Amino acid sequence: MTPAPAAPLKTPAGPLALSERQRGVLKRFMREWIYPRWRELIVAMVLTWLLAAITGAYPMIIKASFDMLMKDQSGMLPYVLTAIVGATLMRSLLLYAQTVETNRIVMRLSTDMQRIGFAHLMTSDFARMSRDTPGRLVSKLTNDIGFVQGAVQAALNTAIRDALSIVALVASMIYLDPVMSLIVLCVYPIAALPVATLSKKLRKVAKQTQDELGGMTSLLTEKLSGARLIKTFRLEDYASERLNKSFEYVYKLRMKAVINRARIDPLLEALGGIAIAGVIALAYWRIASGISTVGDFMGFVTALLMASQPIRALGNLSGKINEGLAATESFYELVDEKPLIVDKPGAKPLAIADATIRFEHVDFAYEGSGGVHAITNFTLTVPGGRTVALVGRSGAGKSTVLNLVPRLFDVERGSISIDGQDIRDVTLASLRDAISIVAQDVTLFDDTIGANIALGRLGAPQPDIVAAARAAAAHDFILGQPNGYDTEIGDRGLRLSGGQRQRLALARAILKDAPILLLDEATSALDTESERLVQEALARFTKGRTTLVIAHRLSTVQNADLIVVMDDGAIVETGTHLQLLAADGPYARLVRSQALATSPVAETTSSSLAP
Ligand SMILES: Nc1ncnc2c1ncn2[C@@H]1O[C@H](COP(=O)(O)OP(=O)(O)OP(=O)(O)O)[C@@H](O)[C@H]1O
Repeated sequence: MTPAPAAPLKTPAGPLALSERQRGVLKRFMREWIYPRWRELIVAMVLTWLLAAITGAYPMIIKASFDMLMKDQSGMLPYVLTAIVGATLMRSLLLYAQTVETNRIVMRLSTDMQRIGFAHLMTSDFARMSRDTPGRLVSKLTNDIGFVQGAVQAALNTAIRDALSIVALVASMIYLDPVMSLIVLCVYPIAALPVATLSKKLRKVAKQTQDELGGMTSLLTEKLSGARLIKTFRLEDYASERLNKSFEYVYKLRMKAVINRARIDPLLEALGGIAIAGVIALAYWRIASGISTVGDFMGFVTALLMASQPIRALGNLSGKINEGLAATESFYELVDEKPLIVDKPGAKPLAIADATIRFEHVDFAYEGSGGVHAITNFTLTVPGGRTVALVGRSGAGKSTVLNLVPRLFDVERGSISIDGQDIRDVTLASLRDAISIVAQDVTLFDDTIGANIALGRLGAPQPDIVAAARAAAAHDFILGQPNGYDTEIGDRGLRLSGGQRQRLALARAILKDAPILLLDEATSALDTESERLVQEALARFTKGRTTLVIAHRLSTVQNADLIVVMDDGAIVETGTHLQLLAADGPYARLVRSQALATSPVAETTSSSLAP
């Protein structure tokens, strides 16, 4: 009597009309996420069955009461009333328990999916993490999992509870009047075909909606994190317009889904009306000719009316399932991607002697660059404990060289070794433990100042944190904050100045105390005092550490043991400041063009520190 989706799961022509791929996704989802929860499912199922049984008993009670009324057996009335109240009470209690238990499964499932999805992202390659915008990834872990949650919830509530209620109600209808049941059962399957067509449309819309939701979240994150740019360039209207387009598009897609889903309801409603009219006509004749009793008729109509809500819910289920399947696919795309940069079998920890880094004939091209090399035939030795400065035009490949050392990306050809050990042969953990990075754009998390420094060595005791802050010339400004080391710095450290942020990043690196330092010097000028403090702290810290620095300041290159001039991914010149000036080549031109910033204070300080 229903467009029951349980059977059509197998047939592409049925209301769910699943494609081969979707069936695969569904099977895998059931295997990985639903079946392992069998214990909870059994509890929910038993409650659901009890609920269905009591729902099915309702029409019987109604029939009994009407039959008694007609036969004037008023003595039975208290029993009938007790039965009705009792059944209602039982049904309410079961409904409560069933709702809580099914939702427990659903909430646990979506929380676990988030946990696993996020953990997977954390272990995935840097290249994968940076391929999608943070907003898109956020959307996968929130919106998409929300769709899966909605689908599982609908499936448990509707497919099981409602389908069972329907079965129980149909059983009681057949018991009460098999002929009238036959009429009803003939009417409902007519709905299967239009529901299938609407389902197909819904599936397409579901995928589009999820993609666009990802885009919208991405735009939102991007615009909200670009507050300074938006304010200073007066981009408020531009940002609003851009977002409005996305909001509107999502609205249109959602309305499309709503309209398609809403079409199913009246269809089933109309069919319900036809069925009831048929039943009344037939009942009139059958009661008049004494074949049925009024009780039979009333019980039958009660069953029919009670069945209409679960039938409609089943009709609407396909939309939810489609949305859930599209989102599950997107979740699997995320977790199926295996990281490429992993430990080799049998990888040993890196054994540091003096931390000499050697690049040998390294070639590297970014994914999606069409094979254009960012680094070509790069050969360089950074002697242990020395400082090598990379200089060159923007896009010359300096950051790429830095990215390759901690294996954020793997070289395409050639090799990088530390103290004679190829970095691909040692464990990633030991490699990354041996490296500190101080980047230009300092990443600070929404936590206290102390906790942000402690990211350098999780669990570091307070005295170590303070010592690192002192060494980074950050201690005094930290004490000047309202709660000292416990001051919350706010999301992305917006409440700190550029120089303060850099000193925190330096403190973090100092706390880590790694033998290798990769440093991307800040291009933006700090105020002279900050600049001096940062430079001094750096000079102390880099002493005796193997340092590869992207230099933007003359003072830094002057202090470096070796300067490497890069262009187009290749080394074009190497030497000390004086040697390169004398050679009058690309470096001398760079210096003359003032591409390297000079800072009077920093220069005086650094020259006094020069070897
Ligand atoms: N994630 C990426 N994906 C694709 N190409 C990239 C990526 N990052 C950098 N590139 C390209 O690689 C080349 C080298 O870039 P890199 O960032 O290493 O240069 P750089 O010398 O550090 O420049 P800058 O001083 O401006 O930071 C450039 O042509 C750049 O467009």
